[in-house]
Amino acid sequence: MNDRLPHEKGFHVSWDQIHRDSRALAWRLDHKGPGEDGAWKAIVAITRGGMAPAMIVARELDVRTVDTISVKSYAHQDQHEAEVLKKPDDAMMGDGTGILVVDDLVDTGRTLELVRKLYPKAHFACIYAKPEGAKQTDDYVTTVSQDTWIFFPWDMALQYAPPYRGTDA
Ligand SMILES: O=P(O)(O)OC[C@H]1O[C@H](OP(=O)(O)OP(=O)(O)O)[C@H](O)[C@@H]1O
Ligand SMILES: O=c1[nH]c(=O)c2nc[nH]c2[nH]1
Ligand SMILES: [Mg+2]
Repeated sequence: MNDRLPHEKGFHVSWDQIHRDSRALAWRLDHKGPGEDGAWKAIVAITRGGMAPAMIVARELDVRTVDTISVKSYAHQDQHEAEVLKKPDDAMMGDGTGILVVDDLVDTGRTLELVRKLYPKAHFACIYAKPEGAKQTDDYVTTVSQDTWIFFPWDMALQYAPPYRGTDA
């Protein structure tokens, strides 16, 4: 099911960058929760990509209850039907009130649309947002164009790069 334009550009994110951007997201979300002093009841990461950002946000905002919802929608760069593989406890989640749901990015918005249907009162936050899906998230840090593929540090490895002025040998 991939009727979409190819990704012409690449946006390569380092560990340092994702750490800085996750912190920036956390500071933006501080005091926005419904609890005493604007605290959040819990943070739910959309696995797998939301886990590292959620951990950083949880640390910044001193939230100790962190759970996961597992949604699979891509195999490499090909999009498939979004599917929930694992959910947090229903008693904890309720309708999502006081829950901060974190993901690394929103692209078409299908993943968040699915999770929003389950928890309509939750607050959704992503590090990066592409225009098509941006309306599905309540907060984000940076936008990238729709034809850009974001490469995260956990999907990359350092590699030798030959010098620009190469040798014939
Ligand atoms: O807005 P959408 O078009 O739905 O795409 C965004 C989702 O796609 C990626 O997850 P993926 O399904 O690839 O799984 P992963 O997090 O385990 O890599 C990404 O981490 C988001 O969760
Ligand atoms: O690593 C990723 N980069 C992306 O740009 C993207 N869009 C959907 N799913 C994605 N995964
Ligand atoms: Mg994901």
